[in-house]
Amino acid sequence: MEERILIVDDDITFALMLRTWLSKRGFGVGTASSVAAARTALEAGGFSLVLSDMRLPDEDGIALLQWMAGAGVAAPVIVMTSYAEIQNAVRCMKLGARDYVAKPVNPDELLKKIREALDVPAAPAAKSASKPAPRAAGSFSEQPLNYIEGRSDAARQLYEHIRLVAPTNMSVLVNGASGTGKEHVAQLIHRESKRAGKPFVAVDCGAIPRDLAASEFFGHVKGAFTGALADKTGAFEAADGGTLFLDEVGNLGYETQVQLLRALQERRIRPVGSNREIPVDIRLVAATNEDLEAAIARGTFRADLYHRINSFTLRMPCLRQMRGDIPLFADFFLDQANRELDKRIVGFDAAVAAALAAYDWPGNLRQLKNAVMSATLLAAGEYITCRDLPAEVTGGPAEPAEAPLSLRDPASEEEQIRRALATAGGNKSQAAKLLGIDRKTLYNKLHLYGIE
Ligand SMILES: Nc1ncnc2c1ncn2[C@@H]1O[C@H](COP(=O)(O)OP(=O)(O)OP(=O)(O)O)[C@@H](O)[C@H]1O
Repeated sequence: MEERILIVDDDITFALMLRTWLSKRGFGVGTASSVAAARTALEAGGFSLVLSDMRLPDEDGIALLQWMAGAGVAAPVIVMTSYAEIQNAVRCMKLGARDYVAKPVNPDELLKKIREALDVPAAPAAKSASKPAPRAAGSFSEQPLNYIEGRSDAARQLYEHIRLVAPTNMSVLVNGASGTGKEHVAQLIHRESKRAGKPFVAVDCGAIPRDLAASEFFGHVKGAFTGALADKTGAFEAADGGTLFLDEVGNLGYETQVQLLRALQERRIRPVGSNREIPVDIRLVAATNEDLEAAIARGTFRADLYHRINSFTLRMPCLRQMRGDIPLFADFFLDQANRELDKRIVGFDAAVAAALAAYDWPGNLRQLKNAVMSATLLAAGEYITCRDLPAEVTGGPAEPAEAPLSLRDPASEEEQIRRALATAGGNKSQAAKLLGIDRKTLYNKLHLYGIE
């Protein structure tokens, strides 16, 4: 049976991120942004664990624990607290909290504590198709979540293809416009492959001077050419056993393409100036925002290399093809920005949410990330307003900037409603206002999605 966790935190973006992360690991998740909302949720029942912040808008985590003890709610509680408040964590443990984690939360540590508290084995049946492969030290599992998966059809299909191709040894060509997340996908392929414990080496083919390309790929020996002051290991050797990522592969010079093809075919390389051949075992992932077939037709890209690097193509959707995911990504980037800039912006006001959802995002995820980052920096109040957004976003086409939070996309609708309810502390009239719909419509939708 699915274990349900109640997250009690008034940091909505953090709660949303945690919720996404825990759902991907097979848990059911509810959220409450105040002690009062947590009490209501716990009274309704069905939660096997509570994950609570210490400082909440109405009361604190200690009050919640006291109430739980009095009301006979037996679910174990894990308290999340900053290092500065560790004393309170100790008090919570005395009051019956099962455990505590320090904020910023290390996801792995948290997961371990949740599993211990629930007494579930280390690898529960995950809901998502993701099978964690053995991971390299310092990779995702040890770091805070640095990416999020969209839920639109286009995103789901992409991740499905990634998970199918990742465990194979096939060369993958990631094709997509600038800022769609090609490098992130290349890293994910590596992490989900059997090579995960080995190096991931990225080469930006657009950035290497042509006359140094051979040395970059294959290395050189000291004195091989003017400026070769010491031996250098090339990217192929550095990636041995792992994955070599060639970014902007369409920018490679013709001569380098020939050398690369040979190395890929023979699976061995020779450093510049050396007569020693070195066997290499690499899995190739390449990325391009160019139409390589057109480049082949123009004669600037070799067809044989193209076929060698392209056993499987992943097409990256543009952000506007994943419009329903914009709120999810925006929240995620806001959370990142809050951490990086040490701010506590709660969210986007309704006009901003509408503007973000309506804009075309030619620079894709990178542009959205930058827009949210700069707006977070500029925001003076608790919410990001249109004044904080870059002009091109607010002046964008389609809906007027004053339009309410868009509920056009069923894929994101439930999420938006939950978010609005959480922001409004469970007050339905206020949530309806935030969503730009009337109370009756909200009630209908609550019923439709089974939201209590
Ligand atoms: N799924 C994701 N979740 C969160 N952030 C993402 C995601 N995908 C991409 N990003 C962020 O968006 C930005 C652009 O991503 P990335 O550099 O991978 O794009 P790209 O397609 O390789 O761009 P370019 O072609 O210009 O090199 C990065 O800051 C990255 O962290």
